[in-house]
Amino acid sequence: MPHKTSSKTPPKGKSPVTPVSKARKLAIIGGGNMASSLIGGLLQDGWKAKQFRVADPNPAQRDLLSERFGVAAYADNSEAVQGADGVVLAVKPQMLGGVVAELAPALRKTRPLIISIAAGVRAADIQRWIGEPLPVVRVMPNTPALVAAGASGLYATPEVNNVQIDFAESLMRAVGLVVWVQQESLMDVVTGLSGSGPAYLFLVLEAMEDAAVAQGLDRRTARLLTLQTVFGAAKMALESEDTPATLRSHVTSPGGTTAAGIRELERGLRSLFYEAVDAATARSQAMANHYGAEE
Ligand SMILES: NC(=O)C1=CN([C@@H]2O[C@H](COP(=O)(O)OP(=O)(O)OC[C@H]3O[C@@H](n4cnc5c(N)ncnc54)[C@H](O)[C@@H]3O)[C@@H](O)[C@H]2O)C=CC1
Ligand SMILES: O=C(O)[C@@H]1CCC=N1
Repeated sequence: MPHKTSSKTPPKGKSPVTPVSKARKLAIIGGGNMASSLIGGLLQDGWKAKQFRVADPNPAQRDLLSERFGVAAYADNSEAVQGADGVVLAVKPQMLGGVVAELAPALRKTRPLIISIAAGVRAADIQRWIGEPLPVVRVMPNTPALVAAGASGLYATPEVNNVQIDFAESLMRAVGLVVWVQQESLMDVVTGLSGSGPAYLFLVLEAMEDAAVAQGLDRRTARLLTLQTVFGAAKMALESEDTPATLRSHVTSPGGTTAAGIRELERGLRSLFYEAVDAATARSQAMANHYGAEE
């Protein structure tokens, strides 16, 4: 399946990885949307509920996680990280500094692999908040992880060993595609492309559907045809050796309907996407400067 494909390139100097035992324990700090996607995917991939320790201050969220997945849910973050091999930081970026500083004594004691999914927060800042350069893997997932069709970009600090690389990769592969980047600065464009990308494409779906309704198609039919067309095009492009440009040429007959439609899209679509990815990447960089600023 394409979504299970990994195009892993371990960071320079790392040799092939060692298989990881499924007996590992994972703590997740912040039991919201992304945490639920990850737990759901890992349970489907063979993990057991007892391998998770999730922390969230919201009692309703803890009840939801326990009832839905049968995992242990804690109000106290430090309690959740006890005995964990990996700690996933899944709170909002603006809270991360405070949460990590509070967790620091527990983390320095147990020295787990830190896996941060927070947008726009650099690994060096996480290490500074901990007070020690513990191994950190930064991950930028996306919401299709919920349906095991996510795309995650990963970056490892030099402190991360090969077994931990495999551990982090196996976690994210349970919910979709995994790619490694060699430079942390590239995590900003990964965020602006695949992290935010589902929202761009939901907007494209809305626009295509509305345009067909405006031409007289009923909404239900317009939505179904739009969704299946976008799904089919993505599946075809994933499975084909041809580039998207070649696949597009196969649809476009000289003087035909597609050429007429494409001529309109070419008026602005490419530059809009350049600008959208540029703005989202710049926002990720700005968040990193802001949230990582020393007091
Ligand atoms: N939603 C998205 O598309 C993506 C989100 N991310 C990142 O994932 C992270 C989590 O995002 P979501 O799951 O969407 O947010 P969310 O709001 O659904 O979940 C965050 C959870 O953290 C909990 N929380 C608040 N204060 C806490 C504390 N002091 N200790 C422990 N837990 C606390 C909240 O109660 C909430 O359940 C963010 O850093 C975001 O940048 C990354 C990629 C995509
Ligand atoms: O909008 C955001 O900041 C987060 C990160 C990528 C997707 N959602």
